[in-house]
Amino acid sequence: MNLQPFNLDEDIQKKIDTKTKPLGALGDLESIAFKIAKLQNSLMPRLLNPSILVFAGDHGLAKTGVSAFPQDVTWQMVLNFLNKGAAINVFAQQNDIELKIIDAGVNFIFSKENELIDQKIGLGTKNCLEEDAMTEQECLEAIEKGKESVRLIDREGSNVVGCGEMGIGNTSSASLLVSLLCKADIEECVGRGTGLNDEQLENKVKILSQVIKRFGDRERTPVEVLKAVGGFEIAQMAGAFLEAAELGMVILVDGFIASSAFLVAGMINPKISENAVFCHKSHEKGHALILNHFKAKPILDMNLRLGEGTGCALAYPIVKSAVAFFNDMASFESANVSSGN
Ligand SMILES: O=C(O)c1ccc[n+]([C@@H]2O[C@H](COP(=O)([O-])O)[C@@H](O)[C@H]2O)c1
Ligand SMILES: Cc1cc2nc[nH]c2cc1C
Repeated sequence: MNLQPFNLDEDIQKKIDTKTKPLGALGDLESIAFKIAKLQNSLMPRLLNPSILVFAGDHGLAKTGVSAFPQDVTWQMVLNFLNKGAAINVFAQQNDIELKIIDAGVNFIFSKENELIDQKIGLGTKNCLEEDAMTEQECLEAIEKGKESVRLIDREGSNVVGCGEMGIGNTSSASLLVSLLCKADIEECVGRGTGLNDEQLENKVKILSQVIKRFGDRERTPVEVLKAVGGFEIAQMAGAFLEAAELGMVILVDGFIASSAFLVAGMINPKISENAVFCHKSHEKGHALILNHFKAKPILDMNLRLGEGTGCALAYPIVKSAVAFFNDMASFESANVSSGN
């Protein structure tokens, strides 16, 4: 009879270390496998019905010229998602990932006879240069709606979720969130988003500096900051992350904007980072600050700057490989291979 006390961490590490490979030779795949096994409290972890939720929302600040594209692109891209023509549709289908498109607050009335999930809080946020982007009630409602969307996929048997987004102007919100929550200069957090030129970038920095000034010396609690400078899609992603962690799901974190929502959620409940796999490092400048905050080493670094959850869909096969080697590879003992010293 084995009377050894059960120590999950040790057992997981032992299972990794006794696979037929030199110690540590599967590199970062080993830490991903460790994380998922620990999260599921299992030596046979499973990834079931992976889903990506794409939250779309508009931003009042977009009218100040902070994006290279007009606001109408948000609703037009939502229709593109529904018609399965966007990058995320292609990558999700390629990797057998269920995709759900959510109207978190787009400035457009969609017809009802499509698969769009209606979680609309309003027709876009207010212009945060002049007033808070949302009321506290709208902000809390958005967080709650984000939670509901995760409960839906949980009921459908999913235990892996990625969040993507679409919203013209939302790199501005993400930059403001990072600056206020990580106490970094706004210049360090601002990038070209969808493709601003030098002059437009200068204008973006100027406008966002004014928003920071308007925020003033209010206490920087996650909800206060989110309501002042966030977006409906960002607030819903924050709620989705919180609920996914509550339900023990593996969370796939996408690029700059999704990570800014994860930053907000992580400041509400720091334990959620135990569930997270950071999928990629965005080309957008401020992303590095968020990754540093979580001491995260993302799977891919490919200069992606699209959003939509594309980084999650692209990195998912690597996550699957981590779980597959952990579950299915032979050990030195079972394969009769001599181990090193
Ligand atoms: O995910 C990223 O890292 C990322 C970086 C830059 C831009 N985006 C996408 O571009 C849009 C926001 O860019 P902008 O310039 O309008 O603020 C929004 O729809 C995002 O999904 C996404
Ligand atoms: C065309 C386009 C597609 C996008 N997907 C996510 N953000 C986007 C921004 C633009 C402009």
